[in-house]
Amino acid sequence: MSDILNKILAVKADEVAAAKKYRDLASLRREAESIDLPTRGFEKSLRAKIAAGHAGVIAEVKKASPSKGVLRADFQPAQIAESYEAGGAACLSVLTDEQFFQGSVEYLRAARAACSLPVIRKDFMVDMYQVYEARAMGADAILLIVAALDHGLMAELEACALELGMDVLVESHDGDELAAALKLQTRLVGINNRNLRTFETSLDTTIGLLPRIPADKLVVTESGIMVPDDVKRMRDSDVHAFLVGEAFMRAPDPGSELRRLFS
Ligand SMILES: O=P(O)(O)OC[C@@H](O)[C@@H](O)c1c[nH]c2ccccc12
Repeated sequence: MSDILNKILAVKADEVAAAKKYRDLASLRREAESIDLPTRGFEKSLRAKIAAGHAGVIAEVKKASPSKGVLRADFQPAQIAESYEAGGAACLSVLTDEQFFQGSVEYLRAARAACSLPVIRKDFMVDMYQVYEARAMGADAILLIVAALDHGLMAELEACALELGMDVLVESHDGDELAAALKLQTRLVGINNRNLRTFETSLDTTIGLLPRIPADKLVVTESGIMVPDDVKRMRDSDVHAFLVGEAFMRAPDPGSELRRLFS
C-alpha cells in the first residue's frame, strides 16, 4: 500500500544513497565525533521542567506538513527559537525533512544557535548515516519511529545515537508499536496521537496506551494538542511531556502561545 509513510521512507532511502556518494560515512562520522557543540541534555531538560511542576514542552519548528500544508508563511527559525525559549519551552524539535515538511538542516543549525535549548532532529531515520548527520549538525536528540523501522535496525540506530551522546525519543502509535518501543534502552517514549498513514488524530491514543507504560519511562504525548483543555486532560492523566507544533506555528508569536496554552 502506498500510504504517505511508505512514500516518505522511499524518498529517505534515495536521499541517504545520494548523500553517501557525496560524502562517505567515515568522514561524516569523524565530524560527528569531533564537533564543537556539546550535547545539551534533551531528556534532562524535559525532566527538570517537570520536576519543577511545569509541563515539559518540546516546541516544534515546522513550516509545513503533508497533512496541513504551509502552517507559517513568514518562517524564521532563529526568531521562533528565541520566542520558544522565552515562552518556557524545555526543548526544541526542528523538522529537517525538505520534501514533505519544507524543513532544512540549516533551520536546525539556526534555531539551535539562537537559544540554549536542546534540539531534536525531527526526520525519518532509516540509516546510521542520518544519525551521524544529526550529531554533525548539532542535534542533541533524534527521533526513531517504530512504524518505519524493524527492531534490529532501530536498536542499532539507538546505540549509535547514545554513543554520540544524544538522547532518543522513540515514537509509537499503537500497542504493538509500543511493545517494540519499550524494548529500547531509552526512557523517552513518544505516543503519536496522529496516525502517520491516515493522518487521523485523537488524544485517546495516548490515554489508551498509558496503562502499558512502566513508571520509569517518560511519556511524551505528540500531535494534536491545540487548546488548554487538551493539556489539562493529559496532565490529569499524569502525562507531563508534550510535543506541539501546529498550535504554535499558526500563532503570531509562538512563545506567547506556548505560555498561554500551558499556563
Ligand atoms: O503539529 P502538531 O499536531 O502539534 O504535531 C507536532 C508533532 O507531534 C508532529 O509534527 C510529529 C510527530 N511525529 C512526527 C514524525 C514525523 C514528522 C512530524 C511528526
